[in-house]
Formats: sequence, C-alpha cells, structure tokens
Amino acid sequence: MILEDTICAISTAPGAGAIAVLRLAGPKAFNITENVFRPAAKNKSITEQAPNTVHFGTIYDGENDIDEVVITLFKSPKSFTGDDIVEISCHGAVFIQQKILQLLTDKGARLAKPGEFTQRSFLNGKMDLSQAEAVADLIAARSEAARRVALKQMKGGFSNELINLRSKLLEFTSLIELELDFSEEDVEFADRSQLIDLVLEIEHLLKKLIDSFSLGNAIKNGIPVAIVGHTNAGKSTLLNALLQEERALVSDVHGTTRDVIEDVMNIQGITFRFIDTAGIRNTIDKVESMGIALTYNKIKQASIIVLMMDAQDEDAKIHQAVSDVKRHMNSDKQQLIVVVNKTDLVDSEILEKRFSKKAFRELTGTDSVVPLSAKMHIHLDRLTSELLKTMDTGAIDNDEVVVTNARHYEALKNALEGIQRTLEGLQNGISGDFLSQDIREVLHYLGEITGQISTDEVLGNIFKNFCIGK
Ligand SMILES: Nc1nc2c(c(=O)[nH]1)N(C=O)[C@@H](CNc1ccc(C(=O)N[C@@H](CCC(=O)O)C(=O)O)cc1)CN2
Ligand SMILES: Nc1nc2c(ncn2[C@@H]2O[C@H](COP(=O)(O)OP(=O)(O)OP(=O)(O)O)[C@@H](O)[C@H]2O)c(=O)[nH]1
Ligand SMILES: [Mg+2]
Repeated sequence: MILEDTICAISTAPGAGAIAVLRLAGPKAFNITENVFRPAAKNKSITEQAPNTVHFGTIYDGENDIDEVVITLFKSPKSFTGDDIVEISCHGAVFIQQKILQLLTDKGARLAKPGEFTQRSFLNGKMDLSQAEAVADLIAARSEAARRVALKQMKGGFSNELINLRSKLLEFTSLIELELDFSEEDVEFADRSQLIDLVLEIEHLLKKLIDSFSLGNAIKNGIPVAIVGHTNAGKSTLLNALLQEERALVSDVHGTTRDVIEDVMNIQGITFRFIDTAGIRNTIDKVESMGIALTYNKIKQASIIVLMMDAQDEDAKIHQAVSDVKRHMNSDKQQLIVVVNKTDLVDSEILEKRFSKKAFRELTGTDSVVPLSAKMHIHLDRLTSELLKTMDTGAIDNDEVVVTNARHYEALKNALEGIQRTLEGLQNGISGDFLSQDIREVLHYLGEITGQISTDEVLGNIFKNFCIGK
C-alpha cells in the first residue's frame, strides 16, 4: 500500500550543526525534486538516476538559487518508509532549511506530522509496530543499556518471538473452529495434548517477558534512587559528589534541603535517577514538614533507598532510622543501602568494628552497608558498585529480549490472563467454542503488540510522541 501524499520535514535538530537533512517521501518526491534541484553535472535528470545514488547541485526556486546541496535518492520500495524518498543535505542555517521546506510545500508536498515517516514505514509493512516504537526509544536512548535494548527491539527481536507463537496458536484455533463445523460428528482435528504443550510454551514466554519489564522500565526511565536520612547527614553532599556538580545546596544548617532535587547519571551503561530529599527530623517549620512528607513519599516510589547515617551516630539512632525507613518501604523488590558518612571524622579501627557487615547485620538486620566520606570523595566507588549490584542486568548482558514499553506490558498481561484461562479450559475439557473464544482473545492481545491488530486511535497515540522528521 503506497500512500498518496508526499510529505516533507527537517529531520535534523533545529539550528544544530553545519549540515541539515530534509526528507521528502511519497510518489511525487522525485518530480518535486526535479523541479527545485539543478544538478551540477549538465543534462542530468533526477527521475532517470539509479536508486541509492548521491548528487551534488543547487536548490533554486525558479528565479534564485537558495543553497548548494547534496541529495540522496531512494526508490520505492527500497527505502526507509517504502516510498520514493529524496533526502536533501543543505547548510545548517535554520533560515535555509525553512526556505527549502517552504519551497517543497509550494511544489506540492505537505509537512509531515510527528513520526509520520516511521508510521508510513509501519503502514507499508517495512516494520511492525513494536519495531516502530523502538525507533523512538533508540532516538531517546540515554544510556548504553537503553540503546542496546531498543536496537534489539527495532531489529525485530521481540516481535519475531511473538509472531511465531501467535501464528502457531492461530493454526490451532482454525482447527478447533473447523471441528465446530463438524459438531454432529464428534471429531478432534486439533490435538489437545499438543495444544497444551504450545499453551505452556506461550505461558512461559509471556511470564518471562512480563518479568523483564521492571528491568526494562528502569533502563528506559532511569532507576530511581532516593537518598534519605536525618538532617545534616550529608545527603546533598553525596548527591553533588555522585553527579560531580554542585547541584544541591550544602550547609551545616539542619534542614537545608526542603524540596526534592533530582538528576540522572550513567554508571556503567545504566541510568540512575538520584533523588535528594529533605532531612528527617522533628520540626515545627511548616515548609520543612512538607519536605519531610515528600521524603516519605519518595521512599515508597524509589527502587533503591540510600539511607544516610553519620558515622558518629549512636547505635540506637542507627537502629531506629533503619527500622523507620523499612516501615515506609512498600515492596519486597525495593532495595535498601545504608551509607555511613563522614568516615573522615572517625578512627578507622572503630569504623571497622562498628560497620563490618556482620556487626551491622546484628544491629539493623541488613548488611548492605557502605562507610564512606561524601565530602572527601572516599569510597564513593563502593557505593556505585553496590548500586549496580542491586540491579540484575543479566538479561541485557545476554542480549535477551527486555520489555521496556508500558503498552506492551499491558498487552502481555492481558494475553497471559487469556492463556491461563485457555489452559484451565483445556484441563477441564471445555467445549471447542469456549476454547476458541479464549484463544482468540490471546491472539488479539499478541496482535496488538506487533500491530497486526491496531486502531487509528492506538496508532495516533504512539506516533504523536515522536519527533517531527522521524
Ligand atoms: N540519512 C539518513 N540517515 C539515517 C536514516 C535515514 O533515513 N536517512 N535512518 C532512518 O531511520 C537510519 C538508518 N535507517 C535506514 C533504514 C532503511 C533504509 C533503507 O533504505 N532501506 C531499504 C533499502 C535496504 C537496502 O538497500 O538493502 C529497504 O529496507 O528496503 C535506510 C535507512 C539512521 N540514519
Ligand atoms: N567531615 C565531613 N563533613 C561532611 C561530609 N559530608 C557532608 N559533610 C558536611 O555536613 C554538613 C551537612 O551536609 P549536607 O550535604 O548539607 O547534609 P544534608 O543531609 O543534605 O542536610 P539536610 O539537607 O539539612 O537534610 C555540611 O557542612 C557538609 O560539608 C563528610 O563526608 N565528612
Ligand atoms: Mg540536603
């Protein structure tokens, strides 16, 4: 299906760099180009050039030259969108780009909507929906892990697995539905024990994919790490030390931080989102109290909670603080790391005695303890390796498929429900028509992910979040 409109857009970031790329895609791409481009080589007609060739020349509006450019020709169906595509590389001035864009629309192209090139690639069958979504993820990738997962998905790693199982399941439903046509005769075309095997296989895959989402989501959005503790423990000093930037105010005044301060940082390819919070203490100050309420909120939302204590704190205070934080944690997937700060002020023998893993476990019930000095930058690396340890990133290292997209996650959960109902039905020997209903539902949800089943509304929602020119 080749779409009728010819669309154009600037595909590079506005005002950034020496060269900009404009894209023109659709059935009139070559004709429009013929109209506005004069090749440097004499007697060269654009419409007669071989595909995947590059040509130097001038863009002119019929009267005046606008810019010297290089153009690249892609011939349908062998292009990114499957349409005829012409790419124009012009000089980077925004003014030049706009003038060329204006010229292209004057000659019959229309401005592309956000993500419209990728959407056409999907509509023309160049990629499925989850691959198209991965294009956006790849553009937005902020870390090595995010890039790797998105590239794998864009290359079809995720959809291949689903499409394969879906088509096997589809075969079975067809057989079951065929049985229904012969209902008088009590035939069984679809081998039930084979079907159970297939359903179990799908259940296993769905569970694996669903489980991968907590990692996938963390990779994409950054793993939230809340830094909490008493006032003056050195939380803001730690944030600044990690980010290597004076991001938060530091002072010896208790209650310096009142609002939540967040920033992201990559550690060995994983994005962490550090959240500095207001120190916890009893206070009658209204604004400070609001900040402390927010701190408790952040404990609930974070994946990792860094509780910061002062190495000079007494045992009772530490014990109390750990159990206070644990009480506010709300999932067994959350991890607690206790940082004992200001080690520069304490004798090292005492440190070793009090804050060995064993001693600390006896005192608090947790042995994830990192003594360091935020101010002197001593042993920060122990904290970062402890942070990395909490993340099970094996799936990324092994190049497994990791679900990063909330839409896919929802569909997978729905598909799992359907597959479990199917399994139950098979085990209870329910009739073919009920069985096929359950399977149809699974087919629907699996098809939603790849876009084999989609609505304009779903497509609209996906592509409107793309950038223009992609
Ligand atoms: N200049 C430019 N750079 C770019 C893109 C682009 O569209 N233009 N891309 C845009 O995302 C990415 C590269 N992706 C691309 C994907 C497919 C085709 C393409 O022409 N595919 C044809 C032909 C394949 C072949 O020659 O074997 C096809 O799939 O049929 C081009 C770019 C990143 N860099
Ligand atoms: N000696 C020493 N002082 C530190 C260390 N870390 C922080 N401090 C000092 O402790 C004081 C408080 O530091 P902050 O980072 O503002 O403490 P905070 O936990 O953010 O405090 P609130 O925002 O009030 O909750 C400052 O004077 C810091 O310079 C450290 O490792 N060693
Ligand atoms: Mg602070």
